[in-house]
Amino acid sequence: MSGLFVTIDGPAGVGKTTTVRLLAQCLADRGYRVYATAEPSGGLLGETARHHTETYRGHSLACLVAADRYHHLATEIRPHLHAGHIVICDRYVASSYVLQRMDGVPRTFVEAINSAADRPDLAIVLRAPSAIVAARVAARGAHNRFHAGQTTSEHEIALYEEAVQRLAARRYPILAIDTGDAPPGDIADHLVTRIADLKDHTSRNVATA
Ligand SMILES: Nc1ncnc2c1ncn2[C@@H]1O[C@H](COP(=O)(O)OP(=O)(O)OP(=O)(O)O)[C@@H](O)[C@H]1O
Ligand SMILES: Cc1cn([C@H]2C[C@H](O)[C@@H](COP(=O)(O)O)O2)c(=O)[nH]c1=O
Repeated sequence: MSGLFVTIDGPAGVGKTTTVRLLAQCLADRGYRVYATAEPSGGLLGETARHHTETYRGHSLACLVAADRYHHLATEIRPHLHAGHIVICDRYVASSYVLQRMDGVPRTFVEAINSAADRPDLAIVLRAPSAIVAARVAARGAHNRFHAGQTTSEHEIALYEEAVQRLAARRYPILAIDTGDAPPGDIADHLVTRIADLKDHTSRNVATA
């Protein structure tokens, strides 16, 4: 595939959606073809997973999210990669390693149902202290039952640290970034150079293969 698959995960309120939007704009301004997307996807399974977390919990939500991921890969992500786009996905497998564990699903089950998902070219994990992310979620308002205050953020952050180790062992190219209270523009600037370099390097290798 001639494109580049970049994923962005991290605790609620860390700035994933904001970063994806800015990154997509900066890369497009530099002339790259970019496809920004998110999980759960905008399809039927994804919309159900996103808006019905009160109904679907534990193993059923884990399977729903994984089914949406495989459909999203087949119908949106891979076709855009084949067409040469930089695909930037807001949440991917790392989110399942964390959210499904918070929902009481055993790690082995979560890892098994996600084991056939494509490995990204770059898996970014944004980090920030729990007080900062919890305050942002409180200011913005909770969207779902996973957004529930500083204790939840602390648990989520600890699970992300574990997810980084587990995914690195599965040869995910992880880039974990401490964002602290840096402005969103600074975070995007830092990432844009890294992604552009990776894309140019990949394109050169494809051209000479
Ligand atoms: N670096 C930042 N500095 C200050 N505020 C930020 C920063 N990044 C995001 N915000 C603000 O924090 C809130 C959450 O941001 P955003 O929706 O991008 O986070 P998220 O990680 O996608 O959250 P969620 O997982 O809950 O959807 C928004 O109100 C956003 O404007
Ligand atoms: C990718 C992914 C998502 N979910 C669920 C949890 C929430 O209901 C939404 C994400 O909403 P947010 O606004 O991005 O916080 O999807 C999940 O349980 N597992 C996943 O891997």
